[in-house]
Amino acid sequence: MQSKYDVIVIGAGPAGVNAATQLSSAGFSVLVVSEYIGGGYCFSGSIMSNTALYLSYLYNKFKTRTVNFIDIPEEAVKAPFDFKKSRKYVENISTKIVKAFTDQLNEAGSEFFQGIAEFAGKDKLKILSRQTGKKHEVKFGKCIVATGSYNPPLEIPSTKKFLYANNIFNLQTVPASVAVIGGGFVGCEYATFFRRLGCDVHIVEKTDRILSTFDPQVTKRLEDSFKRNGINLRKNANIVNVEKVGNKSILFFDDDDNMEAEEIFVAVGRKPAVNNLSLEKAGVQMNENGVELDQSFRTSNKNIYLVGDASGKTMLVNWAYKSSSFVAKHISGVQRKFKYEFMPKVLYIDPEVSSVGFTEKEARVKGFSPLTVKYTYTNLEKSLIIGFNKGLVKVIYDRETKRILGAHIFGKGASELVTAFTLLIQSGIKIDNISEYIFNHPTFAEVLNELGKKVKTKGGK
Ligand SMILES: Cc1cc2nc3c(=O)[nH]c(=O)nc-3n(C[C@H](O)[C@H](O)[C@H](O)COP(=O)(O)OP(=O)(O)OC[C@H]3O[C@@H](n4cnc5c(N)ncnc54)[C@H](O)[C@@H]3O)c2cc1C
Ligand SMILES: NC(=O)c1ccc[n+]([C@@H]2O[C@H](COP(=O)([O-])OP(=O)(O)OC[C@H]3O[C@@H](n4cnc5c(N)ncnc54)[C@H](O)[C@@H]3O)[C@@H](O)[C@H]2O)c1
Repeated sequence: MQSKYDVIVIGAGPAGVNAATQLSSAGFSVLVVSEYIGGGYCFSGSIMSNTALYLSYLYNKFKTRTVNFIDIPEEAVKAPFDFKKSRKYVENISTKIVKAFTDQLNEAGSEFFQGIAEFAGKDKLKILSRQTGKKHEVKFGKCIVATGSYNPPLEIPSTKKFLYANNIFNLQTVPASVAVIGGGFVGCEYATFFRRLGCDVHIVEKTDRILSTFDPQVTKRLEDSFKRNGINLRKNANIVNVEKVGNKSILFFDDDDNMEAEEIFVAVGRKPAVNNLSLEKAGVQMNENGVELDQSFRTSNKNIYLVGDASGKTMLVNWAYKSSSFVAKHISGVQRKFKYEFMPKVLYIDPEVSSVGFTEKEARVKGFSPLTVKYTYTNLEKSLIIGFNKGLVKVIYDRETKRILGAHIFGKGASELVTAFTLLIQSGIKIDNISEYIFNHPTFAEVLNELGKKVKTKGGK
């Protein structure tokens, strides 16, 4: 390790690795310091979670669908989900990603040091080596903080040890019932995961709707669909206490009601992991919302940037990549404005939900005059083939320019469609042009033709 680097990156998740490789390739001397390579991304976030969701999907389809066309013994489809085998599968995927990240850093010429970093001054870090336990001081020209996020503890007294996204594979057997506290991204995904394994699932949400950052019509349909699929919802719920009684846990609510569940999974939001960095020693100002950032993701110490989950703005992988690329370019001398509206979101649940761009309300706040067109698909061939015939696509576009401003999707294929809408929004395409495009059959993209036709014949509202 040198005594000074042009850039030190703290954290080797997608944000840190991306920033480091871009800057090394541009000729800067770069040190990456991280507890490990792969980040929360691999071991508790997107990779682990999407792999677990995929396995639960396969398991559920095997149990419920194969009997329609394969003559297999009834016993086979009754076999329980195997957490031990699944853990191996998930670890195998994470190992591949860690190798890919390591190769990327090596090929670009970034140096990696396994350790925990904190600031020791305006241009100085103190690093505790994971291997030797020794402390080192290193100076930086610029520092990029890509330390990710963490689960804040649930501030509810409990005698029960909770499940979180990073410890579900400690389970030995499938629980009979699970209460999922929090109906946001993680809560909806893991409610789906446990339901697919055959558990009784209850989502306990403190506000009046789940996935509150999505379009209200999309979340209403999702709530109905969850109920139909056996995922119970308890909204406006205020848990005051959790008690473990034998093999069960009891959640007590402030209205004197209670609920029993074998396991409790907690997903009540995440916070930027910046509290243990001694940012104050580097002269970084904090406010009640965390660290103040300017439009270029710089803190009040202009040589220190925050990217990815640590920035506290958005917690998505596309954001980790985009914000870190933006900062790498900024350090290399390229000045641009960041466009937040182009960040698509997808949840791989039953059915999928996705969103990109503005809701009607956001479009109005931004000064547009929005119109809406909706298409409900019940007979779309692609959807029927894979066994779900309800879908809603709601598109927001500007009355004058006809440019698409946002798309909000509920149904099978939501992950495919949101990609198409992301391209359309970023390319500034007019909604009435999309009836002319030629798509393959059967695909979900055929919905775009129908939406275009609808706008041409009836117009939006
Ligand atoms: C259950 C779950 C599911 C998710 N699913 C999706 C999804 O489907 N799609 C999606 O887009 N996003 C998803 N996300 C979010 C996504 O995982 C994160 O946005 C992404 O991992 C953030 O990347 P990052 O590089 O900012 O941080 P991370 O990937 O968390 O990496 C941060 C790294 O910094 C290290 N570090 C922290 N502090 C220090 C320190 N002081 N010194 C040294 N190293 C340090 C950590 O050890 C870690 O290695 C999910 C998140 C969760 C929790
Ligand atoms: N598919 C994806 O892209 C994906 C998947 C998972 C996570 N993520 C990212 O991770 C972030 C964190 O996800 P999350 O689900 O933990 O947070 P979230 O902010 O999405 O949802 C947290 C939910 O918990 C509720 N809540 C808070 N305290 C509660 C309490 N005491 N009792 C009951 N409900 C309570 C909130 O009202 C909210 O609905 C997300 O914002 C998202 O950016 C993305």
